[in-house]
Amino acid sequence: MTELLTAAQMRAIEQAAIESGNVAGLELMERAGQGAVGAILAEWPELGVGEHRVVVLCGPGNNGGDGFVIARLLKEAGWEVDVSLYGDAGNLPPDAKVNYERWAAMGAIRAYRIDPPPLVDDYLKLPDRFDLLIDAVFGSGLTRPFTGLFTIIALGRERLTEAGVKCVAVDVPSGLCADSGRVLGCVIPADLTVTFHRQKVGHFLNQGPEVSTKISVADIGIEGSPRSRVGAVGGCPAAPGDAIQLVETPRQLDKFNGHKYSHGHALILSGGVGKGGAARLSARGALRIGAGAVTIGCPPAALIENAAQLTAIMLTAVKDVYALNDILKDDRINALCLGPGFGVGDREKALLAAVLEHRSPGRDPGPQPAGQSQGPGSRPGLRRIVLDADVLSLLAQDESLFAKLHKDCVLTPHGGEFARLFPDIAERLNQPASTGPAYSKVDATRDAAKRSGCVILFKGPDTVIADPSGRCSINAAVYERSAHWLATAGSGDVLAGFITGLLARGFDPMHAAKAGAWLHTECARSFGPGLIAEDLPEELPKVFRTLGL
Ligand SMILES: NC(=O)C1=CN([C@@H]2O[C@H](COP(=O)(O)OP(=O)(O)OC[C@H]3O[C@@H](n4cnc5c(N)ncnc54)[C@H](O)[C@@H]3O)[C@@H](O)[C@H]2O)[C@@H](O)CC1
Ligand SMILES: Nc1ncnc2c1ncn2[C@@H]1O[C@H](COP(=O)(O)OP(=O)(O)O)[C@@H](O)[C@H]1O
Ligand SMILES: [K+]
Repeated sequence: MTELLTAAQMRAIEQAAIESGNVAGLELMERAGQGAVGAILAEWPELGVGEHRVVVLCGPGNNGGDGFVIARLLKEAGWEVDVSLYGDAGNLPPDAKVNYERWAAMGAIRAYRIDPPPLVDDYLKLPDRFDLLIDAVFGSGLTRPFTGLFTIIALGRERLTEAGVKCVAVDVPSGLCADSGRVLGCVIPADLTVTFHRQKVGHFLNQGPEVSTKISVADIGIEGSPRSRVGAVGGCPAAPGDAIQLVETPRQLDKFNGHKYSHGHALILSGGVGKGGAARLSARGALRIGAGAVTIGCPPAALIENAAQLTAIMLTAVKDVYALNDILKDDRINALCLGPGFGVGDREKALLAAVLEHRSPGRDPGPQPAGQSQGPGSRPGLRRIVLDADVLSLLAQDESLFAKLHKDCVLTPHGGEFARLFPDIAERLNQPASTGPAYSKVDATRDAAKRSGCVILFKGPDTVIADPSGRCSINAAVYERSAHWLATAGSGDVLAGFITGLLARGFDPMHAAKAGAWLHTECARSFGPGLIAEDLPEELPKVFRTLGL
């Protein structure tokens, strides 16, 4: 389980470690500097031999303090070191001040004012040639846009790359909000980002991956402390609910043996003639991921078209709400998917309302293993439903439909659909960030889940999944899991099918959304560039084999 931290959570954990009496803040700063130097030499072993020159840019807070430690350690290792301070030495926080003084005893410091800004003829003085730039200007304490003299580095970053200079961000690239991955003002993109104890949420959201480039996590020795995790330090203001998790290999995919109906039966409702491709993609995804049976329900006129394309997937006519209610008398149908290629007419609206209101008779499920119920028909009450694509437009247009959403629904919007469904939340998210910590995709998804009362999976390379209680995870298709070729027509339809199939298999909505998103990315990575949506379900058996299933 990989826990991601907000700045407030990290501060609380650090504070708890210091209050425990086991470690002082100054020692943590020393370890942070040592961790950064270790990560740099591990990344570029060639920097461990010969003579090199480094420019260290220190800011006015503890991030700057880490910078002074790094400057000292590199100087002791024989490097030529240039140090600049952005801010007033007299106002440095205590630990940073100690390290400022330690450095001042062994080398020079060029200091530049923040307020009022330096005169126009003052400029950032850098040596003609250097090998490494340490960006210790701002870390998790960024509260307002990064502007002023030091943004010259951000603006001239390409020239530094051309000159062969490697740029290392301490904790986060300066200008990047550690909670939201949004840029406040300007940012200094890094070649390597060294962070401490845990990765931060902002490393995975929005522009975070693009400007952090590669993350190395340095252990600063608080791992063993009893309060090193979010759950242990409790209510941090920036993090309601549980900690934010990175979605990882799903568990329990193999723990469900039995006949085909104990793997559930998914019903995918499809659109009219010539519009069935999307639902067929979803159905194929649901079947491959392990639903025991999958049926497409389409308007009668589309039966022939679908029949010509389907074999293992069953087909039934769904003319109207009466026909649908008849089908749903079969209590084995335990998961539904509505939206891909569905249409936005009156028939579709009526079907959506009927599905959202439908109650299956069910039986008492009894005790259940975490993340799974006991299969079809075992759960009384509402059906588990994935709502995607066209259905999201219907929900956006009709408040009474939106009001019928319930906790067994999973909504899978992309950015445009999210903005139609939750215009005020999207507006807040899309406004330029002017204060840190900035409103994030995690905040937006949590707010949307709370308002709708269901699980929201907000798509993108940084897919955020949240439930109404505030539980939240990120399926990150970035860094070593990058799969930008997933942005291909129809891949979202397959994702909706994956989640539906997992619901049919008895996964709870949150678990199904997380596992579906993770497997979707894994299929894309396994297939590689050139992928089209049809390839995704076909890649699942290979991914399952890799998982040892
Ligand atoms: N929390 C922890 O456990 C640890 C933190 N460490 C370091 O401490 C950092 C956090 O330190 P701080 O909380 O002091 O935060 P920062 O060092 O990021 O900076 C905060 C300071 O910058 C000012 N500031 C913020 N935005 C500004 C802007 N746009 N223009 C000008 N000034 C601005 C603030 O008023 C404040 O004085 C981390 O990123 C990390 O590098 C490490 O030493 C290791 C341990
Ligand atoms: N750059 C990217 N890297 C990884 N995954 C991506 C990227 N862009 C989009 N995706 C994923 O691809 C899928 C696209 O879904 P969607 O936008 O609904 O497309 P469609 O409607 O064509 O099916 C989503 O799962 C989304 O998270
Ligand atoms: K930094």
